[in-house]
Amino acid sequence: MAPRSFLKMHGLGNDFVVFDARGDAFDPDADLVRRLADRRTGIGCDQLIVVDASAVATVRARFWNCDGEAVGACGNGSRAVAALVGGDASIETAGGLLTATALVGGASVDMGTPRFDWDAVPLAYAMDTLALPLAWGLLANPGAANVGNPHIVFFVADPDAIDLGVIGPEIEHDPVFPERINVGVAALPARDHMVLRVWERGAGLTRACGTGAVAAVAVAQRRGLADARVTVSLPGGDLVITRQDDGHLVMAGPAVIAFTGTVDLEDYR
Ligand SMILES: N[C@H](CCC[C@H](N)C(=O)O)C(=O)O
Repeated sequence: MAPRSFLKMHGLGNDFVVFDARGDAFDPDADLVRRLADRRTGIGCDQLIVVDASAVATVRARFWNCDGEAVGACGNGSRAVAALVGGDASIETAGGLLTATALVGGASVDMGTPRFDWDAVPLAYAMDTLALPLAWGLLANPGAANVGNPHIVFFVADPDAIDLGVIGPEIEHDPVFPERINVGVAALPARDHMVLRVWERGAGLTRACGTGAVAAVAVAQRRGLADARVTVSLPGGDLVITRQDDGHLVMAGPAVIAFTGTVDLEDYR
């Protein structure tokens, strides 16, 4: 099998292996995704992305976590796709149709409107998603939202004081989340500034999570805690999330190509 070219990209250190499959179909199974994502025996990434032609948008983007699971949305990955495609683009994803604009060194992506219904997150049973009546140790009463993928967000005094590497997987796999969950812990030093750490479903602690930032701002705004435009500081850097008058949340931030390469997929069967 001929070697296949790929791009190694990242958004604030949330990193991706991107295959441009426009004109050369690529449908990796979970095992191949895991092998390519392995940081010692593969190329290594948090998520793998395949860009395809689309009948309804400029391109289609498919996302897999490094655990091999396909997911509906990846905010930083969507910016990477938008930067790759260039100009103004629409992106068909399993989590919805996105519109994006490439910027110098990154992109802005309209992530649509967040969904707060318990069965849209989804949760295993009806609960008030403004503040779930649940606790895991010192973390309690998170907000929940679906922004193309499922998130809960806890508001704490100091996100770095939370051992997210320990509590994150416990929450991710709690049966109250039938599709598992991405877990954010956030602080709001100001109404237009958030500090956020995310344990990602299927990827663990990442340097940044675009949908996590969108979900955290959406919950904060729903609680009346944040302005329409919020700078979100993640370990890898800052994203700007802006709620438009139509309720759509637009995320802007960097997305870059670290390197390109080729891989002989026969080596990964
Ligand atoms: N872990 C997420 C997908 C990647 C999200 C993140 N990398 C982003 O930038 O939004 C999930 O399982 O829904």
